[in-house]
Amino acid sequence: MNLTTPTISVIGTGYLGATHAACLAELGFRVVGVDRDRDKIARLAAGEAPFSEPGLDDLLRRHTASGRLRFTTAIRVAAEHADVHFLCVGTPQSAAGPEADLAGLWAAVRDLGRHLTRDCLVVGKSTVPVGTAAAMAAELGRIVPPRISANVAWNPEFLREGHGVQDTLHPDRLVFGVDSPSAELTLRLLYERPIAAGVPVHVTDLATAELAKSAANGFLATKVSFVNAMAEISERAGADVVALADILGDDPRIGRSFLDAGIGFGGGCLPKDIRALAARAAALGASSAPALLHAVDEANARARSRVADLALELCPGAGARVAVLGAAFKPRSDDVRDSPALDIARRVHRAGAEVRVYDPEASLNARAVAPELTYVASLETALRGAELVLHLTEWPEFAAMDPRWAARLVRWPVIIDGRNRIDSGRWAAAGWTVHSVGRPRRGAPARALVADPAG
Ligand SMILES: NC(=O)c1ccc[n+]([C@@H]2O[C@H](COP(=O)([O-])OP(=O)(O)OC[C@H]3O[C@@H](n4cnc5c(N)ncnc54)[C@H](O)[C@@H]3O)[C@@H](O)[C@H]2O)c1
Ligand SMILES: O=c1ccn([C@@H]2O[C@H](COP(=O)(O)OP(=O)(O)O[C@H]3O[C@H](CO)[C@@H](O)[C@H](O)[C@H]3O)[C@@H](O)[C@H]2O)c(=O)[nH]1
Repeated sequence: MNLTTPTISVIGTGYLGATHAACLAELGFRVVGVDRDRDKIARLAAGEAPFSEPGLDDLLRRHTASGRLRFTTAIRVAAEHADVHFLCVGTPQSAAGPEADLAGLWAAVRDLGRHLTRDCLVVGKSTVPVGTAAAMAAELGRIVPPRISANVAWNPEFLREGHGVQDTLHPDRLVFGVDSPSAELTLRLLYERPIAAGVPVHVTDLATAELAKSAANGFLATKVSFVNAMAEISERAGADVVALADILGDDPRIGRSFLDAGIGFGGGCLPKDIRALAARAAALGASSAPALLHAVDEANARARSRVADLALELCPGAGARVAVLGAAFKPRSDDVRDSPALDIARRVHRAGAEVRVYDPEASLNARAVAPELTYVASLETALRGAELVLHLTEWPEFAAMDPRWAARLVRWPVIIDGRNRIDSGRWAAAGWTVHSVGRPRRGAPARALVADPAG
């Protein structure tokens, strides 16, 4: 293995892998990205991100042009040329149950192992059930010829979509799950720049590194469901969950982040990761984690249905025109995997409403999974003639909208703010009835407006 300037492969070039590959090239390494999706590889090789991630296109363009970053569908190329292989393949929820589907990961490991011709370090980055790394090391031991050493390490990733490049180049912490000093040395070399900049490094065993990732997502999901449970109480008691979260957040033991009440968490990570963690915990005979995580999952489902139910209650009858603002699971992303916004839009549509969705970036992906909805190209088209507005993904342009302008476009000025981001006082002053999550209603009761729009 070349330890001075190792060549790197990144296997699986989705949201995680494409970002990781481009950032390693930015850190100065020669990188080859591998994926079995031909279209994705073609776009990446042309220097173009196949999804929206701020700053990624620029890195891809520069480093594919310089030749430092290449893409291929042939894992053999990676196996023969790279010293370090990062596994970044998808680990989605399995179709049948709550546990993670590791078929893609095992296919990649076996494919890689079969083609290895040189000593290497195989670094897991995908989120996996604890114990996977050890099983993988055993499998590689079986496949790889005895003259070749293929050591395994785990280096979980904590990047957030929409901040992927920044989070990769400037992470909060680095976790190195290793079982040999040479694996630690290699990882320290790869991350020399962030380490020199002061990023803390946690060197630990393989199992702790794998579990740290699932636990981090479990904890974040728990915070969101906790604040959504408080939102439900607040609504019934006439309290304000935003003020409540600010009060809780001033306690440094709690912290304000991940206490934004609303329609709950979605995306390609938190929902499937808490289910996989609960399933793995149960398989290990640990009963507290499954109970806790099931409650978190249920509270999350409830956060969505409470807003969907309210929307249906406020709809002035079958065929009501509903404007849905946002389809992505979060702003600054075009990812609609398990998107709460899209889920609510579909439920309202199924109940008979005419739903028009506007999202600045995610409409194409949303149409692929929810073709029954109507997607429009502007905020104005979504709002025109609407009898109810649902604000479901907090793109900055929605909060920045002038409520007087919006009031002139809609048929009835009634909005449910599923993300608690619009200035409800300002909107109420412009004639809107504003329903927020876990906050007192602002403006006239919607029913009165519905009964007498002119009044
Ligand atoms: N998306 C994130 O922000 C993020 C952050 C941290 C960790 N993770 C974890 O990283 C992993 C990947 O997530 P993602 O969001 O990038 O998923 P993704 O679906 O965007 O990408 C996964 C890629 O793996 C490829 N793939 C699957 N099996 C393969 C194989 N055998 N050989 C080659 N390519 C293969 C797929 O074609 C796909 O392009 C998951 O375990 C996820 O939990 C994701
Ligand atoms: O106070 C909050 C914070 C978040 N969310 C929702 O929670 C979801 C997840 O948000 P976020 O964590 O920002 O997005 P991801 O990009 O999915 O990132 C999570 O999942 C990644 C994949 O595992 C991890 O790497 C990250 O550390 C972890 O934050 C989104 O639907 C948000 O709208 C809330 O409802 N309230």
